[in-house]
Amino acid sequence: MQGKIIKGIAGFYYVHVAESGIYECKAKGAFRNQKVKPLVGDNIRLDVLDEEEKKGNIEEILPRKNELIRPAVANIDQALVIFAAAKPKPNFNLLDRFLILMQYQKVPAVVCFNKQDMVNEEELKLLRATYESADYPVLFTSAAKEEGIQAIRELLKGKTTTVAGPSGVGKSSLINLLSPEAGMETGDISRKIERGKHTTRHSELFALDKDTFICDTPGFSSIYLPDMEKEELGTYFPEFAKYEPFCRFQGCAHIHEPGCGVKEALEEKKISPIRYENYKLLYEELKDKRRY
Ligand SMILES: Nc1nc2c(ncn2[C@@H]2O[C@H](COP(=O)(O)OP(=O)(O)OP(=O)(O)O)[C@@H](O)[C@H]2O)c(=O)[nH]1
Ligand SMILES: [Zn+2]
Repeated sequence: MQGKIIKGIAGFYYVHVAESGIYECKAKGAFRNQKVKPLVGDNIRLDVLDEEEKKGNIEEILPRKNELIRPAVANIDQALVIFAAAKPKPNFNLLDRFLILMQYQKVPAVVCFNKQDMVNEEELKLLRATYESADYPVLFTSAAKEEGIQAIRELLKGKTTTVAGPSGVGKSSLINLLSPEAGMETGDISRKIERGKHTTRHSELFALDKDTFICDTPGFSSIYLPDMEKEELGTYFPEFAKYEPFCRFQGCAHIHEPGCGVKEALEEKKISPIRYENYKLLYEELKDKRRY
């Protein structure tokens, strides 16, 4: 039988098998000689030991599409990063760091601004332009008014998505609308308690249907840049690629150089000033890191 590991606790793996339920498994298979440890998100072959008690052994880990470090999970198709359009105001620097981290791990990211009910058209337009000009898909939702939920559902369908965002943006509210238990008053509370206990930051997947999973990560308030040279940073700003060929100097950092295609695009409002300012800040950060 084939399934997917959704949780791992103290040597036990909880394996989701479509139409059959969740099996508590131990890793006993021949793969143990191959020095691979099962990860949440792994697709595996299991041997059922007890159908009544739903117990089994993991026999084989199927090839991984990818393996993330933060969060520690395998076979992630995409990341959905949720910020609030307001309350709290989006921290663009944090958002850009998250997008860099995902690109570094080769995971495509989608940006969602929740609480769209709290801002006007102008503000929404600015948010959309900032990230669409950077080639990221942008979604708007209101968990409070249940707007934009269908689009999220379609985005998630048939995929495994890591869902992340800072505290207070409405991540739980959105997930509760998406999950099968949604509508149950206790869903909200029990999830919160569950999360509160998660001090060790184990990854866990939730099945939305037989082939749709989300990995709900704890809220974050800071993100370290992945280890890279400052010269590489530009490659993590997808919107730069189109304009770099117009830079006069090879290896242009797009900061002080004359004849810079990226800065020209900025002047012409083809690149977002918010994104460009973050680029400069992060560039300085990488530069400083190298001094020590
Ligand atoms: N106006 C408005 N309020 C919202 C919306 N979504 C969530 N809220 C409110 O924002 C607050 C935070 O929502 P949560 O769903 O708990 O946020 P969270 O991101 O899960 O926060 P953590 O649990 O701290 O990670 C709550 O008071 C929600 O009622 C929305 O779309 N519009
Ligand atoms: Zn340049």
